Amino acid sequence: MVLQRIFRAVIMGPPGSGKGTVSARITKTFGLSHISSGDILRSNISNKSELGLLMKCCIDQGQLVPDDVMSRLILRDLRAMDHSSWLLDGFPRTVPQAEALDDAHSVDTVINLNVPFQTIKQRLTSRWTHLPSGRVYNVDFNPPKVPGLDDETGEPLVQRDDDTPDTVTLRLKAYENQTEPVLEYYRSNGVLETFTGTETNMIWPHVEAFLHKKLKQKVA
Ligand SMILES: Nc1nc2c(ncn2[C@@H]2O[C@H](COP(=O)(O)OP(=O)(O)O)[C@@H](O)[C@H]2O)c(=O)[nH]1
Ligand SMILES: Nc1ncnc2c1ncn2[C@@H]1O[C@H](COP(=O)(O)OP(=O)(O)O)[C@@H](O)[C@H]1O
Repeated sequence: MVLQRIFRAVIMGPPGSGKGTVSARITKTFGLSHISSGDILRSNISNKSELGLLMKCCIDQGQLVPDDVMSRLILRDLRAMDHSSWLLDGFPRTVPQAEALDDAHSVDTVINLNVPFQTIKQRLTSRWTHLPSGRVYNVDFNPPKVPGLDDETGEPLVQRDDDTPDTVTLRLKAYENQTEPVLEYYRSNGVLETFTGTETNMIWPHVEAFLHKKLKQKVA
């Protein structure tokens, strides 16, 4: 689908709710540029940038990185995409981040994946990631064609250092305490759309139909 107007969306949901998986489907179907805060941080870590090395311990301890660092990183990338439609995945994760985003850009819609914590824990410990692209696989849900290798590049997949059961518990706590208030922020702004379920393949058709409708309204 070719977009006729600039469209800006955010995708939210607890760790493991399928944000990356659904984002890949949205970008493929609607042609938005995907910006993932986690992928940006992990690329800083792989490149051994000073910032990446400083942030790695926060991430490995299941904590959020400081708001000012994260907002600066993302807003800098967004400035370079002034005339593009985008989908932000993993940012904002706190109310101050949402306010910083609002000061710079207006958000058309916020897609909230509401997946029970019980479902999530199992998924994350069997997630395999291709770090350079952010493509994700799962032993049960979408295994790679060749075990341990990325389908497109044949490069090795890794398990993220923060996808251990103890760190997942800490990340879910950070989500409850710091990120859930962002849902309320967007609900009161009238842009929040929640999709509830335990399977991405059940949730996706609803997200797709919603975006088709939303984009038609935007063009009309
Ligand atoms: N079993 C199962 N795994 C899923 C489903 N949707 C996504 N996954 C996997 O769950 C893990 C977390 O998904 P991801 O999109 O990375 O979630 P994010 O952390 O919110 O970005 C990955 O390994 C996905 O392949 C699903 O419906 N069922
Ligand atoms: N907007 C953000 N604010 C603060 N920390 C962030 C943000 N986005 C990502 N992080 C850090 O990177 C980690 C991994 O993020 P991400 O890849 O989005 O994980 P997931 O998709 O599993 O929720 C988070 O647990 C957090 O430490």
